[in-house]
Amino acid sequence: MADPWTNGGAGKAVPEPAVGAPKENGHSPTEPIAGNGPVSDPKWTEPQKVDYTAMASENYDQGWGSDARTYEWKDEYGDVGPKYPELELELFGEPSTRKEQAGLDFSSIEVQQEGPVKIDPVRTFRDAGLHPAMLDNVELCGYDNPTPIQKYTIPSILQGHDVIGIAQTGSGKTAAYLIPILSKLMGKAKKLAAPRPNPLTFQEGIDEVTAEPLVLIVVPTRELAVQIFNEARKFCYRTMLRPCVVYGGVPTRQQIALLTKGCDILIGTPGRLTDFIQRPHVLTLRRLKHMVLDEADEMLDQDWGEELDMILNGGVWTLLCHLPQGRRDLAKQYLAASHVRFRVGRAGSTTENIKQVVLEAERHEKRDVLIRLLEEMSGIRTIIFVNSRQEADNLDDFLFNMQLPVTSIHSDRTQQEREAAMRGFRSGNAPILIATGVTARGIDVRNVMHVINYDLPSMEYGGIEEYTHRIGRTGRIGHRGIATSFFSERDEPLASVLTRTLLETNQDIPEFLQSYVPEGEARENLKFEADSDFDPQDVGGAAGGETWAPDGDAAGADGNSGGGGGGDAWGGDTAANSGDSGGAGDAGTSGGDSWGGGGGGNTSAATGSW
Ligand SMILES: Nc1ncnc2c1ncn2[C@@H]1O[C@H](COP(=O)(O)OP(=O)(O)OP(=O)(O)O)[C@@H](O)[C@H]1O
Repeated sequence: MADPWTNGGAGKAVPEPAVGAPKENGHSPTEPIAGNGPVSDPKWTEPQKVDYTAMASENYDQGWGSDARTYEWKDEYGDVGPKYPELELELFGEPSTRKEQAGLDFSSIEVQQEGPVKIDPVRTFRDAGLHPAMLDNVELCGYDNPTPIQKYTIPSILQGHDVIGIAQTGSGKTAAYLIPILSKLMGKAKKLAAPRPNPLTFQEGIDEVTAEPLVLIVVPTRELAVQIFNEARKFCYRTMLRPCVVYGGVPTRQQIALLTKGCDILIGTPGRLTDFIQRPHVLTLRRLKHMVLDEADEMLDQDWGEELDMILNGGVWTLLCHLPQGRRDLAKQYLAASHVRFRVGRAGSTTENIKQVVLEAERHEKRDVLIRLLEEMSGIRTIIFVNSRQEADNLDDFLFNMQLPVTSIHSDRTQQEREAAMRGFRSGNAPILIATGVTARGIDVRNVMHVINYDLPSMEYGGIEEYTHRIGRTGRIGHRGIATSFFSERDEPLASVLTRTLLETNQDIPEFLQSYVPEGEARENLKFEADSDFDPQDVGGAAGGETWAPDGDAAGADGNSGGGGGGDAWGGDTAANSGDSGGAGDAGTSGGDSWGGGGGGNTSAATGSW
């Protein structure tokens, strides 16, 4: 297939066979991932064998994501510390690669604003009133302009509002909360932050302190925790703010050792966090100023409800978004009445940047179709989603035996294996990643050009929302991507909503889905049964609040805002389906509210599927 972007191939059979082992593969593993190669010239790198036996040995030490270096602040620095070129390179990459994101055009993206307070969006990072160190770091990241959601969240959070944000996948939500929260704290860190030891003279057992973070960010998976930690490391560069991350699967003592050096920004998975919270000498939340729950719907689906309630009892919040129905009481209970809500696109909607192709393939045909696809779109970073751990293992073996550079991730793997898989995928050594849906939630890897739903998510376990999250691993931040889904007989229940989702973003509808295309008025005003969107009536203080339409016709533009009823909302325990609870070993004990509670101050809260 010469050009997958213009291939009007929804539902069409993949062009002729070429099934079988890929052809000559003589490319070096370090060769950069190139664009789409013709079938006759596959560009996959050589597969690299992973030594699981060595990895399982006690002496194996590859380091953890949580061990990554952060800026070492010294008391004698003024407001902003000196540059460390070596660390700068590690954090931000080669200068020539930083501007990759620049110049993206978001002008067509509408933001709806709701709530009692009207927020004027900022136009540029420069006019946002950010701390100079933050401005420098944003520039080092290569960000020229704020994304639409950032234009609203930055002033809102700087002004002290709680925020609920709902935005499409890959729209820069992490930076939308990190930039304003961290910038706000930068000027006050010396006053607010707990005393901490000098990193250069630190002595274990002598200089240790209790971690007293100012910001707590709770996320459902270990991979997402590490990813957000890495973003926080960038934004905290040259400042006193010290980020840390804790998650299951890494020996507890190793993470305690990190916390005892002091921590201002703590990112973690619920189980490990509640575990530490119940050890007040290790972690206390008494200084907490901001809390963010990222991908809250996923956490609630994974049955972290009890842990989350415990965490929320800490009493401070920043952002809240994308709560599933049935848990909107959380918003009512914890958000300030004056919170603001932003919405970029319909909750659960996808972007036109992603070309969505649906192919009919029954179970016994899937492997052949997959091989053809991988040959036709060779050499590009690809994520393949499956619905079970067993399928992930089987497919990994199969593709590896076909000499494809594949790796895989799911919750039965040890944490070392999970981190090795992500490293391989990010570095390009293994540009094909097989994942169960939950483990890949929220992961952001550059240049993922192709997402394949080898299995479509079933209605009970995620349905169309899970589909949206999955395909959102490509087409991020204004880039383009392609998503190919294998549709089999058992996916019938998804057919109607899938068809409407395709129509919403002007995709081709394959022949076998034509009967699900709504007619007449229903075709013009597509309706979606349910999403995990907010119902304004459910949110204390905001109900009846004025709806602002900052971008002209934006507010209320789609008839779907507010929570719909019933339908295909998340069906509960996603983990049971994929077997992927985001972390065996994550579980902490619950009960016993040892949260420091009400740090008071600038309360703000966050949750949801940012
Ligand atoms: N203003 C900006 N300009 C350019 N790139 C940006 C900007 N803000 C964030 N990014 C980049 O966009 C990418 C996607 O951001 P992020 O992972 O926060 O998206 P997201 O909205 O949380 O997506 P998802 O919901 O799928 O997890 C990241 O690589 C980030 O570095």
